[in-house]
Amino acid sequence: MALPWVEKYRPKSFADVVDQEEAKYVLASWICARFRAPKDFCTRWAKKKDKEILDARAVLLAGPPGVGKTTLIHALAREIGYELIELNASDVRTAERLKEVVGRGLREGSLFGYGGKIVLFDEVDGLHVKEDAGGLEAIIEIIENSKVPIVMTANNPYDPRFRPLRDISLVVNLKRLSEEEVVEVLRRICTSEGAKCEEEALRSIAKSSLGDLRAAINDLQMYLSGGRKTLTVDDIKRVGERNPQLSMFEILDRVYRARWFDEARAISFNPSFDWEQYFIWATETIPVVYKEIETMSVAYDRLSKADMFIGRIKRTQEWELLPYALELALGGVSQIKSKPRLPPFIKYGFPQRLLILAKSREARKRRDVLVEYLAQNLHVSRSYVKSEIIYVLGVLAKSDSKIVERLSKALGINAIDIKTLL
Ligand SMILES: Nc1ncnc2c1ncn2[C@@H]1O[C@H](COP(=O)(O)OP(=O)(O)OP(=O)(O)O)[C@@H](O)[C@H]1O
Repeated sequence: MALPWVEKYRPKSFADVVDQEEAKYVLASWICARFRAPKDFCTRWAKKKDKEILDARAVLLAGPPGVGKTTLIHALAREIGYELIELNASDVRTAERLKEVVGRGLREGSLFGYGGKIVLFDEVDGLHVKEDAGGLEAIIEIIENSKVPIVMTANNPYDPRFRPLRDISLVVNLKRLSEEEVVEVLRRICTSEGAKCEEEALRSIAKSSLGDLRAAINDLQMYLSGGRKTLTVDDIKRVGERNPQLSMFEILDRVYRARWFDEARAISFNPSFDWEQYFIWATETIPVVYKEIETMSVAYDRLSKADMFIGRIKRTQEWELLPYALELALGGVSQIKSKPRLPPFIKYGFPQRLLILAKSREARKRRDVLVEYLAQNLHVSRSYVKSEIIYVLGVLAKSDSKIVERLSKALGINAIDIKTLL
């Protein structure tokens, strides 16, 4: 399998990490003030003198997904020649295990002549404070006693549960990448892959990535998969049209993985977002993603409330209510208190409802013709035909086959089909 481009083009040095200059200055100033680091690096990057930065015991990089938090730490370790001890909070479920792993990492000598060690707790907000017995306290204890740099990353460290961690660390916010920067990185990748990519096409990918460079690079790789060497705006449109289920998979994935309410809600601004389709897909994918009955029930409750808004909108045409419905259906389904940690890959199936509807499309068309014919000739509404007449005709047709024949002649639909419709 080809190397994912997010790995292939992961920045190796501090300078290669784009659009995060402020964070780089803060991080470098902290490292250079408190630990041993190469002079060249410090001269170039350690530009901050604030006491708060120089005195910090640990650094917590906060920001949305795919903006370079983890990459920045990897680049830092490489720049200063330190060995990186990387721990994912969810891998380390208990205080004992956490201390053991960090302790072992710090005790063992480095084989490759590193200048020191740096500990990275990736995604600390993935810690379930209740379940991960003592995990948070253990991290704080490690920070308090550590002689090596400790850095953490989090999408959302502003949950009150993480207050103690924020208090003891310097929180450095990384921003969403600008559209310009995303386009620039995509352009460079196109050149290096020998592909001709239209500026407009890259801009369109950048726009829908919402500042998440990882998502943008993944999209570009998908568009250029199979060795394709050109990318035009039309290609992007065509892929969207030909594979609506593909973009719906992406939409669902973004909704379920969104860390913040706003992030989930923003998906409705995406040009490919079709809320009617989304409702169908969400209905069938909630139990695929949320296995626990409680979480599942909260998600369904919110989706059903959104559906009540939709029902009202359809009845009264009060379209100004749509944003409320979408907030419930996107933010509400995505942000659930007991939300579990999601696996890296979720297999969202194609909704059965759509498959059944597609299979029965012809039969439904014939049924509509029949209903329309009866409604017009009997001077009644279509819903009356559906709820009453069809049933009565069905019973009559069983005892008198002429009824079916006459309907068949009048409608030009063969008699067997009429029988199955009644
Ligand atoms: N600022 C950046 N400069 C250059 N490349 C970046 C930047 N941000 C992200 N990338 C690209 O996106 C990929 C993912 O970035 P990274 O893992 O650092 O994101 P993250 O912010 O840690 O996200 P998450 O919170 O989901 O872990 C990188 O491998 C890199 O290719």
